[in-house]
Amino acid sequence: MEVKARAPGKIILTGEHAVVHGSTAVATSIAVYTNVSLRFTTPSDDEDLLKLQLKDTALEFSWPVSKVREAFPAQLSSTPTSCSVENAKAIAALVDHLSIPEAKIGLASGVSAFLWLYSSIQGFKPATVVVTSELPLGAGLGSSASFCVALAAAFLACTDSVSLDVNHQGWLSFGEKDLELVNKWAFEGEKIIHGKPSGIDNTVSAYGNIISFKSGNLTYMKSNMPLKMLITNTKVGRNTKALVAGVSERMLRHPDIMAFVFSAVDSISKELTAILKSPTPDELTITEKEEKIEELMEMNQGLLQSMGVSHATIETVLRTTLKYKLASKLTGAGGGGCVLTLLPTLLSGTVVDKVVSELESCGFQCFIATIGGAGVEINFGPSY
Ligand SMILES: Nc1ncnc2c1ncn2[C@@H]1O[C@H](COP(=O)(O)OP(=O)(O)OP(=O)(O)O)[C@@H](O)[C@H]1O
Ligand SMILES: C[C@@](O)(CCO)CC(=O)[O-]
Ligand SMILES: [Mg+2]
Repeated sequence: MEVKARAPGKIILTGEHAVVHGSTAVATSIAVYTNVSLRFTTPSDDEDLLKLQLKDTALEFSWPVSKVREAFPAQLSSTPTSCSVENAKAIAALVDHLSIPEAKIGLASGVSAFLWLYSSIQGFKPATVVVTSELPLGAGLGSSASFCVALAAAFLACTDSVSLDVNHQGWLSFGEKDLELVNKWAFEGEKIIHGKPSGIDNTVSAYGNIISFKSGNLTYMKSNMPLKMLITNTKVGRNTKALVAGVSERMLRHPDIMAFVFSAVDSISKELTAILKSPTPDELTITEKEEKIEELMEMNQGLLQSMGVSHATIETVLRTTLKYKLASKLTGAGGGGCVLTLLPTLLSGTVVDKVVSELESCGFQCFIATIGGAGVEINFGPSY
């Protein structure tokens, strides 16, 4: 049996980092996916191996299923379970012996999340799991969350814990309850990669569309206005876990100040939610709404700077787009990674071309992603 899953990446419009500390954040999925294929193999096929192929990094790992079973006795769990310290040690023993090149060492946490999700959901069946992603890894577009959501979805799709029509041709969505289960498992994977995730990234990847998120609770939002965002990848690598930890340390040093910062971000996200939800046309035209959103993005960026998560390259993007009177903010964990620039409806194509070519001349990579759309989906083939 073979099953495929795909889960979208995301952009955070407002509220990253502050959301980890209880503020509201607004995020939307983007139609750029992580794809996972799962194929069970017969023991004689392939010496009883669990294989993981990470195509984006051209790396392949395998473990005899007997070794995985030794590491996690009595592992199968029908409810999402956190990886305990003891289990983390067992995973480290399985990951440490892999020869992951130093430059790609960040992958170790992704491999650990894979081992946790596979052994917890599927147990110890020999299988080959192939992962390919259209998202840049570690750039703020939720690659880790879409990786965990797609893995959890593919693994759960082959269990009795969810009900899916295996004869369906083409991409298939989960029902409400099953989606909740996929999201909860994905969150357990994100915890292994991010340390202390808020859950917004896996939730928007699982559910799709635009969401407002606060303290683990999701509110679906029906946006009444089109949003066009230019995404600029500074190509500076960074690690979400370290950036989130850095903000928490700053909060411990300056609790009163940071409480105000997080509260200001909460108000920004609430205002953005109100603008997106308000009917168009009402007393505000699209252009007036866009101007308000630009101002909120600028204020959010200022607060992200005060959290210590901007970067010289992000500042270069801000300065460059400001020359064209365009507002930008970092998206995701910052420290490099991607920057969003709102492209107002009436902006001419010539200006977009100019700003893109100036940004690309700095060595950055620009693209306009389709915003919103479906969350995680499953495909039972045979022709995908
Ligand atoms: N396609 C993939 N193949 C292997 N590992 C992946 C893949 N996608 C994500 N990962 C794992 O996720 C890590 C990157 O996660 P990280 O949270 O730092 O960045 P991000 O999710 O892209 O950005 P953000 O969290 O700011 O949205 C990688 O180092 C790797 O461990
Ligand atoms: C930085 C952060 O707020 C968003 C990363 O995309 C972390 C999180 O919410 O888990
Ligand atoms: Mg991440």
